Amino acid sequence: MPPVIEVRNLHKRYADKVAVDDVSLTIQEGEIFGILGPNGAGKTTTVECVEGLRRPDRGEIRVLGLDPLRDQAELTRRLGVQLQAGHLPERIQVAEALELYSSFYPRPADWRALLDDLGLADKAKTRYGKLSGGQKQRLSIALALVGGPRVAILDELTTGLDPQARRDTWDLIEGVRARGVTIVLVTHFMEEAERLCDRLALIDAGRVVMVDTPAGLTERARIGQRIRFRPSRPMDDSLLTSLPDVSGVTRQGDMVIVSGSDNALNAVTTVLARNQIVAERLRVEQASLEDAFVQLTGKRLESGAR
Ligand SMILES: Nc1ncnc2c1ncn2[C@@H]1O[C@H](COP(=O)(O)OP(=O)(O)OP(=O)(O)O)[C@@H](O)[C@H]1O
Repeated sequence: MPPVIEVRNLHKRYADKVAVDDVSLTIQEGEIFGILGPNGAGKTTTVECVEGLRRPDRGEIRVLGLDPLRDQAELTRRLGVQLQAGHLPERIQVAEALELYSSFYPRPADWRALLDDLGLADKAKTRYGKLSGGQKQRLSIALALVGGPRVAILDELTTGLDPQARRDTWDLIEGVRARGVTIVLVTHFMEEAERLCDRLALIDAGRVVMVDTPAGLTERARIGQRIRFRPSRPMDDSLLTSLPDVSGVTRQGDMVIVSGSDNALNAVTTVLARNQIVAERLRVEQASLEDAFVQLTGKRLESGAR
């Protein structure tokens, strides 16, 4: 099957700022594909080129076989794009907005069902300006889906939502994917990426660092485990850094934090025992995608709002 989205060697600069530097991506039908990276990494610019909203300096893009610039009218009918908050008039009612948007499409989805799914059924007559931030966000998702698109691009899907609303939105997105819609998710929330995405592109400073499944990324970063303990007597980090299963050792106060492969715990406890060191307050944690990101890019993703 041909890919739903194909981006080849995309370049885009703003004046003297290189925003996207040779990005290539292939997104298959039916997957939830995440584009993950810190603020300013070039995620939005990349998807805006895919949506036909920006003209690339170089590179080739195909979406459902269409050229986003040349075939913009056709693509608009087939692509669901989440609007950023504030794009609707304050006085428009929720139902009016959905009705208006569905009139743009040849085969729209049932917007009443979408309202139900998004927990907005009792807000149908509410004016946009009177909705809470979370409700506005959910309406923007409904508007992205109202055309019954084959591909939906959701940029910062859950930014501004509280934790419960965020989880509800994730359930909803899984439901949308179950109906066969391919979803591109731009995010800087690790938990969201880990929970929802089949595959992820890590983007940093305009370049794709790596594309893999969330589990594959943590595996490739070679950090299956994070081990914390307080040594019963002073010890030299080199005791542990020399072990092949250990990829990093850091200190936090009197605690030692070791990252390493799934065998790291075995290797670490053996070496400590051999040196008559007791690992006090020992704790082992499974490495997260955040750890992988830090390992692969040397940067920490901010998990707060933009
Ligand atoms: N219209 C513009 N004019 C000039 N520079 C821009 C413009 N839009 C984005 N940039 C710059 O290009 C780089 C990439 O921005 P982009 O918005 O694509 O990143 P992003 O990964 O989506 O970040 P964020 O999560 O903050 O939205 C940033 O350094 C940004 O400051």
